[in-house]
Amino acid sequence: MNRVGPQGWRLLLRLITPWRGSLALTLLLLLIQGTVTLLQPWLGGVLTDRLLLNQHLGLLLGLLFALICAQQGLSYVTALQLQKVSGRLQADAGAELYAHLQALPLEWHNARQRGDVLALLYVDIHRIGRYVTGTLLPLLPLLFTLVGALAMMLYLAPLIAVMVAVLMPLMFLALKLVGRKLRPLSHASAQAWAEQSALAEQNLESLALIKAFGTEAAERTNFRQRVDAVYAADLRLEKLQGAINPVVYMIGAGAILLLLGLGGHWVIRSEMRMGELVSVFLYGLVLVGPVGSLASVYGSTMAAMGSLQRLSDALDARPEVDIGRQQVVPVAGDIVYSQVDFTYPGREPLFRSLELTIRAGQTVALTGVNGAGKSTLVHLLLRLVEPQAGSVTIGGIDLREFQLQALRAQIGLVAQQVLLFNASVRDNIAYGRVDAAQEAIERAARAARAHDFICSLPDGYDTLVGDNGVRLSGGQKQRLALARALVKDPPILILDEATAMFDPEGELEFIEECRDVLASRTVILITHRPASLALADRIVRLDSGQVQG
Ligand SMILES: Nc1ncnc2c1ncn2[C@@H]1O[C@H](COP(=O)(O)OP(=O)(O)OP(=O)(O)O)[C@@H](O)[C@H]1O
Repeated sequence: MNRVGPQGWRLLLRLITPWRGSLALTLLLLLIQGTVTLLQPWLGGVLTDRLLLNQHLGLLLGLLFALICAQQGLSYVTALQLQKVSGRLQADAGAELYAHLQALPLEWHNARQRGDVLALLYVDIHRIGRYVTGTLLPLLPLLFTLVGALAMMLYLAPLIAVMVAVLMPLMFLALKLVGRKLRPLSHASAQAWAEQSALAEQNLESLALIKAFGTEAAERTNFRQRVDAVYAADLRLEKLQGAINPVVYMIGAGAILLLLGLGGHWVIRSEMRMGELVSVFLYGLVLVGPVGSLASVYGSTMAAMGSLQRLSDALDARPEVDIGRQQVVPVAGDIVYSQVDFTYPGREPLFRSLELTIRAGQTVALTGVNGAGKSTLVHLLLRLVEPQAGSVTIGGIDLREFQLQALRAQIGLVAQQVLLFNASVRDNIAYGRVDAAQEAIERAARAARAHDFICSLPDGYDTLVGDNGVRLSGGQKQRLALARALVKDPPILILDEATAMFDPEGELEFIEECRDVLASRTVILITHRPASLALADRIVRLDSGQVQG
């Protein structure tokens, strides 16, 4: 695993910069809390001396109680403040990451498991948030308490302070060695989680397939294995991480007891006052906390590094190139593919010097065997993929010169694989034009032969369609997708096997209705169906990466 480079730290800095005010306030609160903590052992020593001299303790006890109350109050306020900052930081970073993931090319997503990408949003962001507020921010107050306690010890019992100062680095060294082992374990745990959630997501989405093929038992075993892997990875991590604090406390307690023995010896020989010994003992106890926390700083830094690495890898990926300035797409111009080369990563070249001109206003039927590249051809037009060489132009202007959104606004796509949101029929149709009036939605639905079946649904246009339209039939989903494209009223319409699920009657009706809809725009019909082919002004066949006809 790579070490997190400067870009990882820069990312961390960028994430926390917007919250610098709140973080500074929390830091101040933590420092005040540290000061209050440091005052208590000193007061404990004074109390002891007074007690031994038979003096009244009333005022001092009151002061000690006030200090304890102040410390507890501060601890509540700082914990709340830390929680607030951590929550807001995670919300902001999560929203930024989501926007970035959405802007990344489809190619990036296609090369990854969905679970891995989700883990970025759910696990890694959370871990970074916790690291900032639980580890990084309290670092300075911890150091302050540590140095303060050591300084007070040095003042009260220099020899003991020197011995503590020598022991501490040894302890840190040992913990650093442990911390080094933590990082791969933490990475393995995140990975195991990602694999488990990826499988759960995939299987729950494919439940109909699993049931139809009777593979429930195999999938149960599969999932059980992933869950066990998560359990094992977390246990390995916890075994090491959880051991750090007890070990630190045991070593710390041993050292304090030793020093207490030594101090006791000095008290007996009247080389030290009882009050001083009590203060040194209490400072020793105060020290154990920061030493333990500082020790876990290394471990949690290592654990956070894994997340930071994954996040910075994702955030370093380049979003879709969108540097074109042109906002007006000359849709009255021809669409021209010129000398286009295209290859999917790790595949044989799909198009080599492909040439194709689609005249404005024409209806072109695109045919060819499975895998000939028909969908890819329209993905090039939408700039969902980019050619490695050559160009695609509209009205003589290279697609890269248009603003991405302006280009896509002119194109209506009914994809081969219909994607619907778990929302109402109305919202799904209006997705490309949220301001569409009911009248426009119904017009589009009628044109797509969808209105009648929508009216027969329990809540008509308000019926929820379920995850990816699971409560609709294949043909109904396709009609909704068609209505969604039509309501956008795009000058360029792409129908990728859009009538494949229609019954012959429905297809004929649709084609009849569509003559008007199609006549007014440039249409690319990907189809093998004779009825649809009859709609076309021209039939283009893709074969071996070239256009025939
Ligand atoms: N994301 C991808 N990564 C790698 N290869 C891909 C990807 N998408 C498609 N391909 C490959 O590119 C080729 C063309 O695919 P495309 O979907 O464009 O074909 P098509 O002509 O639309 O096929 P069909 O008629 O089956 O819908 C196929 O061989 C396919 O395996």
